[in-house]
Parts: sequence; C-alpha cells; structure tokens
Amino acid sequence: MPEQTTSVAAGRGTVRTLARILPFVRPFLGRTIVSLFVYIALVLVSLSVPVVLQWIIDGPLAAGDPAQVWPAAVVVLALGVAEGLLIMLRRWLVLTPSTHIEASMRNALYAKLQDLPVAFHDRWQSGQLLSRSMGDLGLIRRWLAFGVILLVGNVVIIVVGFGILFTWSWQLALVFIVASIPMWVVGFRFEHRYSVVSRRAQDQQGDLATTVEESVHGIRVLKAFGRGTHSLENFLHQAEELRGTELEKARSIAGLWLWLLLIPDVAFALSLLGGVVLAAGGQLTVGGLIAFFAAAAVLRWPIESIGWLLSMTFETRTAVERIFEVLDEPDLIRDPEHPQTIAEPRGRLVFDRVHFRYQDSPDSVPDLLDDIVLEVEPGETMALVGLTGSGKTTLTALTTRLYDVTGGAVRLDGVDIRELTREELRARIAMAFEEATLFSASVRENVLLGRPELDPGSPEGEAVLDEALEIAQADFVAALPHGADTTIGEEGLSLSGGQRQRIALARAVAARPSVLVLDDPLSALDVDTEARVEAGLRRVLASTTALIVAHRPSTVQLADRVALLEHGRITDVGRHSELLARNEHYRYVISSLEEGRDTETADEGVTA
Ligand SMILES: Nc1ncnc2c1ncn2[C@@H]1O[C@H](COP(=O)(O)OP(=O)(O)OP(=O)(O)O)[C@@H](O)[C@H]1O
Repeated sequence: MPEQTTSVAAGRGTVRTLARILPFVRPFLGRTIVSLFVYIALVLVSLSVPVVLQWIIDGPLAAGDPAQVWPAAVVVLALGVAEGLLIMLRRWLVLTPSTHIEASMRNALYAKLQDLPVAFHDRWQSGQLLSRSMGDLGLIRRWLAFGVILLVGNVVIIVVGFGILFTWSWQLALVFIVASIPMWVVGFRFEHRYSVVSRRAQDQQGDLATTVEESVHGIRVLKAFGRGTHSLENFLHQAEELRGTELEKARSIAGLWLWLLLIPDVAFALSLLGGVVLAAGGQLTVGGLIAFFAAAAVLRWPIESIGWLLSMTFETRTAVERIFEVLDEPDLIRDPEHPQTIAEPRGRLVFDRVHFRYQDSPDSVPDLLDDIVLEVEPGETMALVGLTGSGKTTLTALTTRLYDVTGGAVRLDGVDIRELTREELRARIAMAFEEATLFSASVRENVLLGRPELDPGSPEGEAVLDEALEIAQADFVAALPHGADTTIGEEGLSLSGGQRQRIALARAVAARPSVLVLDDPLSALDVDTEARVEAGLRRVLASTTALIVAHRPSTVQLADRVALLEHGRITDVGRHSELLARNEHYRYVISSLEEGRDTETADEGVTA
C-alpha cells in the first residue's frame, strides 16, 4: 500500500472522520435516530423501576399497607414487558439500515475500483483492497448497527441517570460522579494509543490477505519452484506480526477494562459509605437509599460499556479512513464533460507526438515513449516490433486509456481519444493481451463481454459467438462438458494457456471494434494452431484496423506495415521486406525474434 495515502486522513478527528459516512447513512438517518430514542426509552424504563421501588418502600411498606403493593408490582411487570418490546423494536429498526449502508458503501467502493486507472492498481496491493471491501466495511456495519447507538444512547443515559441521582441525594450523586471522573480521563488517553495500534492491525490484515491471494494465485509457480516452504515461512512471519499487534491491542483494551471495572466499584463503595451515613443522620430515607443504588446498578452497564464502545468507535474510524483513502483517490482518467462522438467510425488510429512516462519513474529517466508519431490507416494491419522492454505494451495500453499520454495525443478518426467517453472508446477499440485473463463465467459470457447490448442467448449473440470462436480457432470449446456454457474456472485456470489466449482473442474479435489492438496474443500457441488462427485473423484484419505487438516473425507476416520501436521512438515504418533491406536494427530485432522462436520450437520438440 502506498505510504502517501496512509497519512491522508490521519489528521482528521474521530467525529469528522466518522461523519464522512453520513451521505451513505442519510437515507436511513430517520430510522437510526428513532432507534437511538428507542434505546434511550429502554434504559429510562429500566431506570424507572428504582423509582417505583422507592415509592413501595417509603409508601405502602413504611405505612404497613400491603394492599397497595400489588398495583406497584403490576407497574414493575408492565415496565419489564415494555423493556422486552423496546429491545425487539430497536433490533428490528437497526438491522435493515446497517446492512443497506454496508451494501451501498461496498458498491461505491467497487464502482470506484472499477473506475480508477490502471496506474492506481499498479500501486495498490489487491489484498489491501480486499480487506477494505470486506473486513473494514463489516466493522462499519457493526458499529452502525449497535456501536454508535449504544455509545450516544449510553452517554445520554449516564447524564440523565446522574440527574436522577442528584434529585434523590445531591451529596451521594456528587461522590459517585467525582469518583467516576478518572474513568473519563483513562478513556480519552486510551483513544490515541488505540487508534495507532488498530490502524496497524488493519493494515497488517490487508498485507496478510495480499500474501494469501498471491500464493493462491501463484500456487503453480510456488510448487514448481519448490518455494512452498519459503512462502509458508513468509506467511507465518506476517501472521506472527499481526498476532503481536492484536495482542498489543488486547493488552491496551485490558488495561482500559481494569480501570473501567475498578472505578465504578470504588465509586459504588464510596457512595454506599456516604449513603449509610446520610440515612443514619436522617437526611435520606431507606427507600431513597435503595432506589439510589438500584439506579446506580442500572447505570453501571452503560458506564462500563463506554470502554469497548470507544475502542469499537476508534476501530471504525480507522476502517472509515481506510475506505476513504480509496474513495478519495483522484480519478485522473475520466470522461470529458462534453464528449464528442465519432459519427462515421473508420478506424484511423494516429499517435500524434505522443509522450509517456510511468507515474513513479524518477525525473532523471527520460520519457519511456518519446515523441511517438505513427499513423495506422483504416483497415491496415500495423505490427509493432522492438526489443524487449522497449515500450510496445505500454504504447498499446495508451489506445484504450489504460494510461493517459503525458504529452501529445492519440487520435481515433481525427478525435483525441480523451474527448470520447471511455464507453465509446472501448466499444471502438478492443484489446487482447498476452496474459489472457478470463472470468469465472461461461465461455459464452467471457467471449461476449465486450458486447453488453447483445443478449448472450439470442440467435444474434449465438452467431457472433460462433464466428468469434471460429476465427480464434477455439474449436475445443465444443468438446467442453457444456460447450460454450461451460463455466471456466477462476481466471480460466482449468484451460491451457493456449486455450485461454484463444478465448481472449475471440473476445476481442466479438467486440467488432473499428480497431483491434493485440499484444502478442498468440504466444502460447503451437505453430500449427498459430497458423490457423492467423488465417482466421486475416479475414477480420482485412476489414479492421489492427495494431499488433509482434514477438514472432510469423506475426509480422500478418501485417501490411511494420513500425520499429527503438529507445522510445518509432524509428522506421514500412513493409517487412523494406525494413529488412534498409534497417540494421530491424534485422537485429527480427533475428533475435527468430532465435527466440527456434528455442521455443526446440523446447516443444523436447517436451513433445
Ligand atoms: N506499471 C508500470 N510501472 C512502471 N514501469 C513499468 C510498468 N509497466 C512497465 N514498465 C516499464 O516500462 C518499460 C517498458 O515495458 P513494456 O511492457 O511496455 O515493454 P515491452 O516492449 O512490451 O516489453 P516485452 O517485449 O518484454 O513485453 C519496462 O522497462 C518496464 O519495466
């Protein structure tokens, strides 16, 4: 997780930080406030029992009139029933809003994650995002469901309760309150320490989630390289760190609890002593003394609960900070206010003096892409060739605004792509990557991902699917247990690399874009399949503009022209044969591609 984001909200106070969830709470504010009043009413009902007790002791009992005890007993019973009903009402009132608020915050977070540019995801660990969208939101829900209501309610009840105690005996109430003051001091000192530890624990949970996610994701590599033990050690180390922090948290809560239990006891003892003296001196009735302690006993739980409610509130504050660190992240790649549209899409793609550097690249390093000028005509297939690390993938990523150019412009049919909505841009330009990411869904849904307007089950959807699978030579789909309706595993892991690439290619083709951008999407195919896919692609490429990153000489053969990327610049553009004839660096790159190809073929021979 990036350091700079950690400190963004650090300066905010607890109340201001928590107030940030108000927009999500607003639709349920009325209900939440009602449940707060219900809770206060509930404790007031419990506080009224001692009042009845005092009346019984000082009235009918003192006067020796047992007949009047019965109505009082009925009142106590009615108060008990009212208490039960209020408890039910409160639970019913809070349950629905808190789950709705959690869901709407989770949706907002997910929408933001979808919207944020790739540069953000480059910087953030997936486990951190996962723990924020699950653990932190769960904490906020629990706090909203009862934490905040109990906290505010209990503070109100303590104030009201102290008021009632005062009316019975101001001397006793004063002793009780003064003896309770150290508890508030302890509570406030606890805030700062606990916030720091709780933040650390929540961040460590995120790191641990990242480790689990990465090791599950990379389980094949870990097993193949025998790194399972090392990975386990790493995990244990992180888990141990988290355990240490949780212990530290528990210790500081335990310290708080000690005081929170001890102080009311001392307050009780001192008041009792004073009460006995006052009763003996005739300044307090026996009924008043008993009622005082009965009321103080009712107040005991609200007083004790303040400690854990505070710790829960501070944890929630940390959770809110962590959620808003993501929600506040500036979205640098956004739709223009007044977007243009391309009336007649033809597919002319132009890189107009494009510059690009990654956000985190040091100032001393020159732009990765430095004044790129390249024009790809409608229907033309342009191959992009260059040494490894020369920036080919980066250049292709600029076409769909996965990253924005840092200088110059990419234009589609004469329109700067930043002037288009991202929806329109991504409908016009489709991409397939070397690393084919598939989703846990059917083959059909994966392939038709770029055609949301199509009903996947409709005849038209079926026709697009069949054509795309045929072009990508994905005939293996028919042999899957449920054909195109087979759910492919997480990220398509149950398919081979070549099969996944072909489905990803079919997905790009099915999008029927004006421009197809392919980043070495055939790398995992054997020579025969590659040749068949290329034949299929040629049909599509005849009518579609294409920019293809080529890592193999055979991919270059597909192209009408080739652009050579060298030290961040396009240094030559022309037909393959022309470049071979005139450009030494091109010959060098092609021969290194051929060498790579020979090695691959030799490897295939060995493994076959
Ligand atoms: N997200 C990123 N953040 C910072 N630097 C990056 C990022 N992605 C790539 N780079 C750097 O940019 C340079 C170009 O990478 P790129 O993947 O575009 O090259 P390429 O020509 O496609 O390489 P290859 O042929 O090996 O796929 C590399 O030095 C790489 O380390």
